[in-house]
Amino acid sequence: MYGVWTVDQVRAAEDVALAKAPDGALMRRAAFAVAVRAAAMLRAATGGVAGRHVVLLVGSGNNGGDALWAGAFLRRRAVAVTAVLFAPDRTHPPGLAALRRAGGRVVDAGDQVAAGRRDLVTGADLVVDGIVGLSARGPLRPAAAAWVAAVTSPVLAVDLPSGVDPDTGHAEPSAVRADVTVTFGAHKPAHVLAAPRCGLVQLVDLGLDLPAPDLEVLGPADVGRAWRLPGPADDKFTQGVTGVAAGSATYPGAAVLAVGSAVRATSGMVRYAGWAADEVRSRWPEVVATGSVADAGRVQAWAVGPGLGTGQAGRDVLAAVLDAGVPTCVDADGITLLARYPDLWDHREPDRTVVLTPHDREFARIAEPLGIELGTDRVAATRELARRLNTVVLLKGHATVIASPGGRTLVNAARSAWLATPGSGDVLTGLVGAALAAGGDPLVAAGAASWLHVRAGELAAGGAPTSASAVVAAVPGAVRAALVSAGRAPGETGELCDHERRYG
Ligand SMILES: NC(=O)C1=CN([C@@H]2O[C@H](COP(=O)(O)OP(=O)(O)OC[C@H]3O[C@@H](n4cnc5c(N)ncnc54)[C@H](O)[C@@H]3O)[C@@H](O)[C@H]2O)[C@@H](O)CC1
Ligand SMILES: [K+]
Repeated sequence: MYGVWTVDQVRAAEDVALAKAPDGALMRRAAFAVAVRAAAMLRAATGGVAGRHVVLLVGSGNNGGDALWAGAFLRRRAVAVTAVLFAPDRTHPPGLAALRRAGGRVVDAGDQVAAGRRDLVTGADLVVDGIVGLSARGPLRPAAAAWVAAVTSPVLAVDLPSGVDPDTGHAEPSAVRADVTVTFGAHKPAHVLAAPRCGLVQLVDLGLDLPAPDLEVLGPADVGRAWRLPGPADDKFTQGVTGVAAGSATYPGAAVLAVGSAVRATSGMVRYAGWAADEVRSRWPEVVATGSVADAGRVQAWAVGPGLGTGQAGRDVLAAVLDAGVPTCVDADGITLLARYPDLWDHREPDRTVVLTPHDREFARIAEPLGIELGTDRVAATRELARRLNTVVLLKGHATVIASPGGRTLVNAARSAWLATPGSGDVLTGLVGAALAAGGDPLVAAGAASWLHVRAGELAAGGAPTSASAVVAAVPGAVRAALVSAGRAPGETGELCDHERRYG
């Protein structure tokens, strides 16, 4: 688990640290780390450091100051450094002086354009983006955007890629796309909400005294610790029985996929209720499949919605599931039904756990009648919907945002987009259902399910197109990866698990 802090939180902590540290010390520490990373990137891209050419794109603030100081450090390693200033009158004076002293070249962005010389940047071995950092507001100004568009070399972003909103991660197409981002003091929301723009994120410790984080990111070990394992006293009923109410005559596949991921994620019982009982039985013979929720028997959690349809029949299924009074994951058509017929909420016991797993359009359907808009601040919108409906809300996306009614929020960033494939959401529904059935904190359960979904997607894809069925097949591998990280399963290299280590 690692934390993510908002700009306001970071600034407050930085102010305290700045007051204690000698003048400019924090910036030099930050810039030194940028220079070390820049040298490593030069070596990786060109096989060497000395004699290579680095272009610094320098804005008016301290972010530009970091870049200038980094340039001064790079000069000591005989790197040719050119700083392109976007606001020559407001450029960080000590940083500029340091670069000049070190023999760096300084040019005015406007003059270069006037002389037809924006190609300066295309000749660089590396570009350091110091245009804007924590104070960024809105998209890049056109002058800076034109320079960024001309870049062809690897890019190192200072603190965050310019043009990405630090707190929401929102980015217009003109924003910098970095290969590496070197950030200082704390991860900011942009690093997880706009991960593809940041590339590899390196955190430089500034010794900040930070409050509780605004967002949290679960790691494999957290998921491995949270995932319920069967113990010696367990049987198929005691590990949490998952119920799936999904699919229809038209969409039996949704049922097969949601059931399948629950089956593959746990060793406990999975029950199915719905119109696709025959298809489910033939694909998953270990599942007890019935036609209706009433006949399904007792479960510890329901997953409902995918492929259910939005007619009266689906409405009745959702009502029956909510009447069961157990933790429930509502997805897809289930969300549309809740949006269309709010009286369905009357079937829910107050405070009984509900996890909603909308994509953007489903989110809009259920949130807009409540006056909540899914704008560029996905975290704020998710939190607000979670609070208003008293549910956990998992907003799907390249970065999935998961908020509890109390505001605690997890973010899970995907590392590829192969999961954007039909049926992928149904797989997640089954995973959330299985995680809820196993018990524990619903937010962490939803977060763990999301992590496993992403990891199973990576395993299934392996860098090539995949399918939801392949993701289901990869679920045990994802669970294993989490358990290995948590030291609860033998590693892939054959290392012993805790039990074997102790007892041979
Ligand atoms: N405060 C600290 O302790 C430290 C701060 N550091 C650096 O300081 C940065 C923050 O510095 P500043 O607060 O001076 O602000 P920035 O350098 O982020 O921004 C400076 C100015 O850029 C302009 N600007 C805003 N949005 C823009 C846009 N979209 N396009 C073009 N220009 C825009 C604004 O006039 C803004 O005031 C951090 O990101 C980090 O890089 C580091 O030196 C580490 C220590
Ligand atoms: K930057």
